[in-house]
Amino acid sequence: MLKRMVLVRMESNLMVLAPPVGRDRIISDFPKWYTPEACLQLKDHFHRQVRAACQEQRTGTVGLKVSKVVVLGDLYVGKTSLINRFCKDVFDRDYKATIGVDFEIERFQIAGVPYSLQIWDTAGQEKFKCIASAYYRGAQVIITAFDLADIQTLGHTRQWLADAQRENESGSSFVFLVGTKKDLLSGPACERTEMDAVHLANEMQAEYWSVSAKTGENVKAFFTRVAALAFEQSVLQELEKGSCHAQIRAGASISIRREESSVASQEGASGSSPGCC
Ligand SMILES: Nc1nc2c(ncn2[C@@H]2O[C@H](COP(=O)(O)OP(=O)(O)OP(=O)(O)O)[C@@H](O)[C@H]2O)c(=O)[nH]1
Repeated sequence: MLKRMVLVRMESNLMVLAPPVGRDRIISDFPKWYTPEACLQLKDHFHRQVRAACQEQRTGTVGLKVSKVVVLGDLYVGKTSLINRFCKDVFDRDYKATIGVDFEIERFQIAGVPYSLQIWDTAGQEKFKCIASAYYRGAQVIITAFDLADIQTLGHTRQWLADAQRENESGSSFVFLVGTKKDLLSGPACERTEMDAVHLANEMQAEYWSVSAKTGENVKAFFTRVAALAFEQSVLQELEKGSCHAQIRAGASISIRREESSVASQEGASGSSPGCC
């Protein structure tokens, strides 16, 4: 059996008509990292400016946008299972290879503001890589997944990340390294693999998480963290855009005023000219 193939490019990233979100998609406090040894931000609250903007409803178009998240990694590591556990709260023990790409839209309410993630599931099989890579562009979040019980897949995440970063502006995306199938590993074996993964995450400038789609362990916490970090960045970008527009408007009005005063002074000069007809 094959998974649904989606080859439709989303031309617009605007959301239309939004019913209320489920209670488990409401994020009020800044979610915590998995381990402080490999995390993108150590703080435990939203940025001061973001909090103020949310309270004063100055978040611009953030509530209308859909932020893109791409999930990459070798075949069979559990990318689809991870997304399905979060979006549909289901787990299927049968393997169905992803063909090309597929996506889910998940809606949140963060600090009182609606926010949506478009989570792209990509095929791990080599033969579908050219289709999947066409969808890497514009990713605000890149999730590279590996199987905790198959150490070889950890090493391959470097290449998956490089492929995704090639399609995006340098430093423009948050990067996560996720060890899947946590239920299959425990004790010292799990600790050793996690240590290797944390090491690699630091090299990749990524945040590390261990999860299990089978038991659901850490899945919601992980995506909540992804959503909060992406949301905060979106609001900060919106605020920056707003202040740029304000500067441009201020600059334009100064130059209009300058033009007006220079016209007025020219008129004044010509009006006062004794020889004027
Ligand atoms: N025990 C266990 N098995 C899992 C877990 N996640 C996924 N699996 C199994 O691993 C196999 C592969 O999972 P998929 O989610 O289809 O893997 P994928 O990375 O999407 O694979 P491709 O679509 O080929 O890229 C399936 O048989 C799943 O049931 C997990 O957390 N624990």
